[in-house]
Amino acid sequence: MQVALVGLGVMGKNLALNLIEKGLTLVAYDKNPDAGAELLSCAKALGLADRLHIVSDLNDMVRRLEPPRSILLLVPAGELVDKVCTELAEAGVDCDDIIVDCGNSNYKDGISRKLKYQNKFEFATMGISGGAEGARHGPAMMASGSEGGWERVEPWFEKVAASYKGESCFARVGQSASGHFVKMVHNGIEYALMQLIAEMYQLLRLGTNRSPKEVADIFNEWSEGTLNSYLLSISSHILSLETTEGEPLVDLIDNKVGAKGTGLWTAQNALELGIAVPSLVAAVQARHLTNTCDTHAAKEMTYAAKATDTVDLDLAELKDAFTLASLLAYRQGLALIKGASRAHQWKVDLSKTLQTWRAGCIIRADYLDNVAEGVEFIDSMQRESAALRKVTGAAVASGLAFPVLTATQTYIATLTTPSNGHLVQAQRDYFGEHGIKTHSGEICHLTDLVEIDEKVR
Ligand SMILES: NC(=O)C1=CN([C@@H]2O[C@H](COP(=O)(O)OP(=O)(O)OC[C@H]3O[C@@H](n4cnc5c(N)ncnc54)[C@H](OP(=O)(O)O)[C@@H]3O)[C@@H](O)[C@H]2O)C=CC1
Ligand SMILES: O=C(CO)[C@H](O)[C@H](O)COP(=O)(O)O
Repeated sequence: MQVALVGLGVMGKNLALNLIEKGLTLVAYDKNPDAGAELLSCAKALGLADRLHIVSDLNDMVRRLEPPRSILLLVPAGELVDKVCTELAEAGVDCDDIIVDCGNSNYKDGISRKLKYQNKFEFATMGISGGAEGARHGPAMMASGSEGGWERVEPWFEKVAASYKGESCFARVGQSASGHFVKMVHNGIEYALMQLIAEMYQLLRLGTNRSPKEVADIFNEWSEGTLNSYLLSISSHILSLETTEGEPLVDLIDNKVGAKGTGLWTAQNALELGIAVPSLVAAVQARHLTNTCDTHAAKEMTYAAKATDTVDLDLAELKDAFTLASLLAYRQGLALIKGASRAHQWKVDLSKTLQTWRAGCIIRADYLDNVAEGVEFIDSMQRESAALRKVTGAAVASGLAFPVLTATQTYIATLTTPSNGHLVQAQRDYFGEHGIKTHSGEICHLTDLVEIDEKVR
């Protein structure tokens, strides 16, 4: 089987090596000739260069491919995807050919591109997760749609993807561009988990005066049980690293965090669809807030330590709170996927979605079994719920900021305690005559229920 790949950066180069290692013949192109040369030298070192043809332009790529062609794109999301698609169309791809956009594109672009290119070639979408390592040795692949051409590439992607308990982490999760929506939400959850781990670290470091290495040891211990996850493991590793002078690596790093768009789109889509994902939104805003500080990390540490109080923490309770907060990040993400699928009629299969997240991806975690068990799991986590409430209280009392922890406590409290929405309904009707719905289901106005002689002016 022969495929082509456009874009040989971090993801493209590693996926290319994975593809040829699995037995595919690859025609590869990058506008930067050094990227092609680098890939070729890696393929040579692995003894796989005979399966790789680096081309110097897209015309050459299209000429070399036997129709029907299968072309993967791993270029930065946005206009570049259209630029490459247009060039490929001009170079001679045709209706039987499939082009799969594997980058972190916005799903809305995927929908419009399907229409835009419908008479030129099959445009398909697939989100990939796992970073460089995942792409090289087995990523999670969240594909979608039913375009002609998938039947050619799907059996190969099943082999190229990571596998969990013998099942591939490649899946076509639903219709249209839902694969990119699922990857976007994957990243929204990724933001929340990363921020939550950072908050646990800061609570332990500044709230209990532990060194980064001591925090690393705690994370390591947590990782030994069911709490094991990729993001916790890399955080533990990062926190254990020191310079030759014994300075913690994290103290050399500035606090401003970048972002490429998927977290923001997750928050935007959740707000537009009316689906509450407060932990995911809080994580996006936490990144935005990091960019408002202009001081060096070490100075901020000194400042924060002066301005905050130490707290008494029970480590078992902290672990319980972290466990539940992590699970709730997935729960919110899955609720968003479910809501979007219903709104767009994508028929997203949540169990297939979870299957793609079991291995290879950045949010892989052993405790995903609990998430797969369904929505009722919160009821059986009384101890963790109590711990989340207590730890959040202590964390807030320290004076430090815990955007994801507090948003998550608010989320679970809102779902499990009496609501105050009745007063807000009444306020809306009072000033705007928007109507209220009573417990019996009747839609009316406040004035239908009580006499109001004169309203407050
Ligand atoms: N890095 C990651 O962890 C992950 C990234 N992704 C997504 O995968 C996609 C690729 O990411 P990544 O590999 O990190 O990005 P990189 O920037 O490392 O690589 C992109 C490559 O595409 C090349 N390129 C740009 N324009 C063209 C063009 N017109 N024709 C051919 N090649 C072109 C770039 O060349 P040049 O450098 O010269 O511009 C570069 O070599 C993105 O959409 C990203 O969001 C998805 C999952 C994980
Ligand atoms: O998709 C990814 C991981 O799953 C990419 O690494 C992505 O760039 C992460 O998002 P951001 O750059 O906004 O942190």
